[in-house]
Amino acid sequence: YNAVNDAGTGVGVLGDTKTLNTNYSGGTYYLIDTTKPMAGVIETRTAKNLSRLPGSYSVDPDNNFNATSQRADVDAHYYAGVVYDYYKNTFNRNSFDGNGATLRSTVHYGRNYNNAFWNGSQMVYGDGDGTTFTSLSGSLDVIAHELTHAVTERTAGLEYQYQSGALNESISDTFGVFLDKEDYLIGEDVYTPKKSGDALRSLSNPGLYGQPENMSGYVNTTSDNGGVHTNSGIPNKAAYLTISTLGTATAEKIYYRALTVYLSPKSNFSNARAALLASTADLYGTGSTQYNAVASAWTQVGVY
Ligand SMILES: Cc1cc(C(=O)NCC(F)(F)F)no1
Ligand SMILES: [Ca+2]
Ligand SMILES: [Ca+2]
Ligand SMILES: [Zn+2]
Repeated sequence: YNAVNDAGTGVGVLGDTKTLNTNYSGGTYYLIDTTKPMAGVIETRTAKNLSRLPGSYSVDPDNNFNATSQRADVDAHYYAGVVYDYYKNTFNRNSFDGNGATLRSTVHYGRNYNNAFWNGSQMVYGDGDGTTFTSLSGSLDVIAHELTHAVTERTAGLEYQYQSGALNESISDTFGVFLDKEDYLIGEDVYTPKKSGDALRSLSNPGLYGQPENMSGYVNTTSDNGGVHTNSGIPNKAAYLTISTLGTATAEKIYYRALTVYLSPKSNFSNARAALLASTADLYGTGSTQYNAVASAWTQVGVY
């Protein structure tokens, strides 16, 4: 890429205008952002509604990415930059690997695809079918959720099944709330575009969307990798109680230290309680109000 970054503009999924870091080359502007320190490149591509990854670069002739077909591309690119900045500025983590790995996103994946995922190498977003979801890159908490799967993979490595998998899911939702500070909801900006006031999940009231909020409600199942998107309601409720009591600035330090120092691939919910308490003790001392708040949160969800 050329060293010079070009300030482009774009219209996002919700019709909002934003500035973009783009790269000009050979008469075309690319959604390639080279402004991040230590060469953390952010690049956004389109699968053109097929399922081949990574697809081709999202491009525009005049650096104004304002076509309806470009809205998902615009938000994937912009929000990836927001999440990159969050991890760098808050924890001095340079990309998901801590070493400036390229953040690659592909939008327009498949047809009417109602999901988003991290495939081990990159983020992938569907357009939704227009009823269950609109383009999933239109929601900062969804992008933070997906990118946090990459961070978890490179740190705690929580196995994606049963309790460690539900914990993996909960860490992603929790960082979704750390990024999207407006609410304790996940996906509200892209879920059921024809219906207002709902979301994919709620951390404050997991039961709203069929999730347990206490260990007494743990669902034993083999589907969905042992119910990882269901049982995440239990650690999600503990996260809500912790964040609402201590605030985001304190809670995010506790969670990031637990993720990077204490959690490991087979950690279960009880191990998570211990990891978060150890992290809190390191940061604020055992017996601190912060320590007691974390202990209380996990007791309230029935995890000891
Ligand atoms: C059931 C179920 C829920 C999810 C989910 O959370 N996807 C990530 C999101 F960001 F698209 F929401 N996947 O399967
Ligand atoms: Ca949200
Ligand atoms: Ca909705
Ligand atoms: Zn997930």
